[in-house]
Amino acid sequence: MRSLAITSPVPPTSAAAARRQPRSSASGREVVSQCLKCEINKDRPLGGYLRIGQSQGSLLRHGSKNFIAQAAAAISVEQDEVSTYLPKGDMWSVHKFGGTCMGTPQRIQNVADIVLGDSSERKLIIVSAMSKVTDMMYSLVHKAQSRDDSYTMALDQIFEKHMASAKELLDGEDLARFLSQLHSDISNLRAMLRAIYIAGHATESFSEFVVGHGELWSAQILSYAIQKSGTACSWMDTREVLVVKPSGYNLVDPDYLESKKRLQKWFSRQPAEIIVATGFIASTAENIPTTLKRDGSDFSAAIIGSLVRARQVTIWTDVDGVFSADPRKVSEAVILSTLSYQEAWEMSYFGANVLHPRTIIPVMKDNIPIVIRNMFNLSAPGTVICKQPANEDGDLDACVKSFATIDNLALVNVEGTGMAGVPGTSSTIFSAVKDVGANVIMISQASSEHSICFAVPEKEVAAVSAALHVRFREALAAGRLSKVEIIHGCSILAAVGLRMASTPGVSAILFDALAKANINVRAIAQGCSEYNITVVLKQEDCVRALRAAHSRFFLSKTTLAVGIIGPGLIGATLIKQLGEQVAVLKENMNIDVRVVGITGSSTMLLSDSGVDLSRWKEDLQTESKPADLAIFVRHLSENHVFPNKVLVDCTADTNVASHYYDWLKKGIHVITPNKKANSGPLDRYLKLRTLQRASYTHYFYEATVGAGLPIISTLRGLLETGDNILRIEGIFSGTLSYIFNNFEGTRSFSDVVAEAKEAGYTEPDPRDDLSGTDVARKVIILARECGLRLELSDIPVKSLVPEPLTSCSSADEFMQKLPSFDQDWARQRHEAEAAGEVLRYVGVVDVLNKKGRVELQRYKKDHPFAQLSGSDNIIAFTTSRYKEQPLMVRGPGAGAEVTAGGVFCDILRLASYLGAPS
Ligand SMILES: NC(=O)c1ccc[n+]([C@@H]2O[C@H](COP(=O)([O-])OP(=O)(O)OC[C@H]3O[C@@H](n4cnc5c(N)ncnc54)[C@H](O)[C@@H]3O)[C@@H](O)[C@H]2O)c1
Ligand SMILES: N[C@@H](CCO)C(=O)O
Ligand code: NA
Repeated sequence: MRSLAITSPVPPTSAAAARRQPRSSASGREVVSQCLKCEINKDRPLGGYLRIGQSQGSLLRHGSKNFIAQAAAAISVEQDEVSTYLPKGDMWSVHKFGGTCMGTPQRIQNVADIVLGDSSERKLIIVSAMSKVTDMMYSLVHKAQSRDDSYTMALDQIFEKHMASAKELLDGEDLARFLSQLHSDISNLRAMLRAIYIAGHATESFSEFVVGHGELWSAQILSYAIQKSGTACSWMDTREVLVVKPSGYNLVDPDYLESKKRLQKWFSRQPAEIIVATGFIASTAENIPTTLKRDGSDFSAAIIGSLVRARQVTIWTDVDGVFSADPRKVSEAVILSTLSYQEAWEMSYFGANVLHPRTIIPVMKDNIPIVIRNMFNLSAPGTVICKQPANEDGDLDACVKSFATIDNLALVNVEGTGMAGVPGTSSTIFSAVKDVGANVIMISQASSEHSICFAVPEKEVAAVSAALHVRFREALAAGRLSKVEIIHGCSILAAVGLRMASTPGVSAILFDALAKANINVRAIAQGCSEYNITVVLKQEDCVRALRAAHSRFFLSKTTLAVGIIGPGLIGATLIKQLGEQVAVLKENMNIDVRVVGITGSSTMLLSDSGVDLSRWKEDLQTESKPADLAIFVRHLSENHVFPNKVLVDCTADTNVASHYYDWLKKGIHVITPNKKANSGPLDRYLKLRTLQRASYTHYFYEATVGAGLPIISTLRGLLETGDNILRIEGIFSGTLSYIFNNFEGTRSFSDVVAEAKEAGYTEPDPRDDLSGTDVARKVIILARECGLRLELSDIPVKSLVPEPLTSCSSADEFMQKLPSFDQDWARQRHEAEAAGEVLRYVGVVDVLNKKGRVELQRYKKDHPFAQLSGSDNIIAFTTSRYKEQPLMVRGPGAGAEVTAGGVFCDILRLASYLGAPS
């Protein structure tokens, strides 16, 4: 066992010093375990260790030098119980600052401040060239070799840029030294570019030599800027230490052994606490300058991190960390606190702005964590990429870490019976693909072997197709292959997560989310590593798919884009209720409801991100367009941002209802209190319901019967659990219930009708209620729900509209003329009263006899139907299970608040079908 003495005290926060400080109340173990939560990698000795207690049962924790010091200082335990060990040789941390971080003198100063801000450990800083400089350098070479003499001007610009930056940051000897180096470099470059100009050609090593200068200059400027504060800092020309060898087109592999030797030699010459090293550049074994090619500076940081066995490599950039999805496409994307190497690897493949896969290899082999941090937001902790993120708790939502997409792909499908059981077909296919230099992005083959499909970039597919047709000419002619088919305009959506491996149900949830967003999946691939599920879909569906999948895995809300048709009494009340509740839904239920359009019969209001629900009435006056249902629906369906769309029809319009089928077909969910579709022509109704059952697009209409009362859902529950419905009988009209409940001899019949209209119970035209048509529609809706194939005309209805008033041209005219029939009504009421009875208007679904009817009935005063008040509906279900005593649902069955509430309920039912938490 190594010495437990404090071999390398870190004043003033060493354990010894800590013991002299006032004690905090937390126990040592608590403090340590709290500190440990912040630690990145538990199982690896980072800087040293800390021990509490001396027996075998003592708590031993490894950690960075900083952590050990802080923990020791904070601990309040018996003096002899705590001891720390820190090895003599300090650890390095590696920091890489890219071109954006080095964009201006001010930013370079910020970088210097960040480096100087933490003096706890030795630092190796890798820098890119100042932003755009590498591109400018490439363009110099390009200009010179194409004999464009403007290269001299471009070179002057580069000189100016660096001179100006240096003058802003440095002074005195440092400035003079830098400028003299810059002058000398520029004049060498000028000579070299002149040679390239004359030759009209640049060899690769010439060009690599030229382009690497940006890093040489930025590293020197930064190291002088750091030194200016009085802290010693050296700069390293990594061409002296990093040795690489070519490993393919535009690729190099580091020679770790040789590089390590050279690095040790370098250190022995220039020991320092802070070293600024050039990113991107290296040299060959023969000492010829070269570069690490694409993403070179990240790669440099990782290689150097591995060479010095750094505690950590921090990649500083301009984002807060790695997002769960492209934040431009998913505004709810979140920053991931941790990622495993494999996950980062998968994601970077998909162009997520993480790290080039190559970058991860050097640190992965030594298990060195990489941290992505925002230099412009130091308060953000960033994303830690390491071996096994420790803060996972096994939740399903942690299985999928992120989603990525690739656009502009084509799918190639090679199909035919002649493939099955014939070895070599796939080899032939892919050798043809290789010959045309195309890159295969995913491959899928079902085990029947009758077809194999793969995705390639759209721009390469023509060549692939031609090559396959040539290669398989005979097989196609002979019919062994039936086709080589190209499907254009595809995208890939990939779910990435280490913990998907061996977690059942992840793919089910993913595909369920896609199905519910009505997205067709064209091909699927998942390797048995299970880090990635790849789905090919139509490019136009891609963002929607991304959002649907992202929200389904609780990385963001279940978003619902809502279009409201008919902001009349019910529609406006619904909008008011939504407005009051959206924030709560978002916060507590993870549901993000956005009303993206409201259309009345003359004007409509459209918004891409959501109408302001507090001022929609004003906006509908001032910001609106002429109403056009087709444009309105297109606005919703062509919104690629929201995966789930719903149209809420709050009109009583037959024409609007006739569109439901098309909307569902388009994948737009439909919710309505409008009875016209379900009580319209039977064939249309059946077509609609068949489509609804066959798709994942939902159609809810609870408020069509009994407004907000659970009538449809109760009936569904009975039917779906196998009960037999024998008879449904009830008072289905809020209006007529109100009228007969209140028509007690104190007011005239016409007065009570006017009250019902005033209270918002009636249909827009009260004759629809009095004629019994509205009740007949409800009877039909329930009858059809029970499987009866009835038309509205099959229902005998006792109309309460006096014959002479049926021809009134408007609702107003009808209301004016109604009082002349009051006497007749008074007589009917009297007769019933005399017999100890009341008048009630009822609807009956006689399931046994497959019939329905609507009638004015008299009930004894003690009958449940006689006990109602207000606009109450009462519905009695007599079923096999509820035979002696029918199941009754009773309560207000009309009115703005309860009806809108019923529609709102359907919206939330939809959200929960789409995956919102229950
Ligand atoms: N009032 C209730 O208690 C109640 C209860 C259950 C169901 N319902 C149903 O709710 C629906 C709405 O009832 P309401 O009382 O709000 O009626 P309403 O007349 O107040 O509102 C209907 C609105 O739809 C608009 N409209 C009509 N045709 C349109 C079209 N083609 N495009 C766009 N807008 C159009 C109208 O201009 C009006 O603003 C009806 O189908 C009704 O049967 C109402
Ligand atoms: N007018 C209807 C509204 C509910 O559909 C009623 O009075 O019941
Ligand atoms: Na209802």
